Amino acid sequence: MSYTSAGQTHTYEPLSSVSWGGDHLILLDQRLLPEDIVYLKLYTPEEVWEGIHSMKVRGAPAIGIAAAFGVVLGGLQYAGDQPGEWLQQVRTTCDYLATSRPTAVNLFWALDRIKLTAEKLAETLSDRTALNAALLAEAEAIRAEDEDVCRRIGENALPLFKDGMGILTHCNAGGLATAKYGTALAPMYLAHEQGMNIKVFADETRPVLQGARLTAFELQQAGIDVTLLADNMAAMVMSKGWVQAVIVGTDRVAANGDVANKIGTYGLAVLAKAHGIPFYVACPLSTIDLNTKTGADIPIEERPAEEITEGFGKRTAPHGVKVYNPAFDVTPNEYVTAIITEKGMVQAPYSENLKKLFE
Ligand SMILES: CSC[C@@H](O)[C@@H](O)C(=O)COP(=O)(O)O
Repeated sequence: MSYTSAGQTHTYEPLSSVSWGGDHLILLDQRLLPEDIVYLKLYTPEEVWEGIHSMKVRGAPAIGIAAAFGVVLGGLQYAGDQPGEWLQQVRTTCDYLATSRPTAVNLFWALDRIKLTAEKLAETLSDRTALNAALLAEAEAIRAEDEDVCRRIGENALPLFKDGMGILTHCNAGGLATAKYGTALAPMYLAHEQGMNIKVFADETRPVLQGARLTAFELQQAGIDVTLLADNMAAMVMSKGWVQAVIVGTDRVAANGDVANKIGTYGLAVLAKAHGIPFYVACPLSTIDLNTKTGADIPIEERPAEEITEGFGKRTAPHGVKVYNPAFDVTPNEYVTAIITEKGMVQAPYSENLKKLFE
């Protein structure tokens, strides 16, 4: 990617969070950023499950892509010559990887898609090398399509941005959370490419600090003006008039437009409304789940207490204290100004308008 600053063009290669290494999955260990850039080589579905569960790879689209490659690794483990048995191995791997995290629907979307492909392949191909190669091609397609989709989300959101605008974001919905560009961060990259001046405020995002570790890191790497905030500073920054839009990603949009995203998002949406600031959600169609009626039906992951009590590498709370650590919250649809997808922007009434995206 490239941008021009003070008359000079800078090009840089953004870090890729998920890629295929020939016979293994390559994962950028996002838990170690920004201090250490470490790529892991994963050879088994178990390693991929652990990578997703422990959030070495995180962000809804990236989780789906990693899982798709994890299924390929499951297929590669089959040593026989019966397509039916190969298919059974693939199905078992899909069911297993579906237990790695509960909230991001992209995980289940990608697993359903790769399972369906495997079922069709097993009807026509008999050689396991050919089956595995075709399944890998599908996982590669999921990765490549996500890059394209993210770019289109960016193009569709870009008209909302104006020169000199302050934009607040939460968690990381950037290139690290997807194949490239991100969802909420995609229009920021495009704006920057076009020479538009934007000022981004990145919430640090307690307790795992995706905003500090990842969003501040990838925007800074791209030369975008980014200011890091602790989560409890958003109201103050909004009251000063520094924020003209909030834009976030999401892990699942229910059929009525309720939006699950990183814990803290709901509070931001309420604050945005109180300050008359539009609150946008950017996501691919694969994040919209018409089978989930409302936000109340979205399974919300709860994570270990240690993320809160030992999150800074040492104990910051008394031993034995009760802890509640939901990883996501649900923003009711009435706080959502618009949802921006690769097919364009959708506004209320969401129950009708989200459905139209799939027609
Ligand atoms: C384009 S990523 C959108 C969401 O997945 C992102 O905002 C988010 O909440 C990620 O949560 P995480 O727990 O880091 O996987």
